[in-house]
Amino acid sequence: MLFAVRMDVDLPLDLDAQFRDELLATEKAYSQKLQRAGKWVHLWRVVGEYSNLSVFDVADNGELHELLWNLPLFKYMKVTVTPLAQHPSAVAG
Ligand SMILES: O=C(O)CC1=CCC(=O)O1
Repeated sequence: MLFAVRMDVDLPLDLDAQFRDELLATEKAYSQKLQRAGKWVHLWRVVGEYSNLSVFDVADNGELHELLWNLPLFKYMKVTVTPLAQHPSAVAG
């Protein structure tokens, strides 16, 4: 099942710099592991915003919830999930 997921990041300005750097490095490693596993199939920056637009390919709602819940940045993000279905006019996919 495919899901479009928008993540809007909102890190507190007074977050300890070392903690922030470690958090971002952990988030990067987590996302790259899921990308290599074929679960996180697109990761795009939204131009001009500290947000990304992603596509996940997972078995079901429960798997997506688990992956998102475990994002190191989860408590600092607003996450919006949109389930995707095949479009009848799509030539690929
Ligand atoms: O910077 C972001 O959009 C948040 C994020 C998701 C995966 C990652 O490495 O950073």
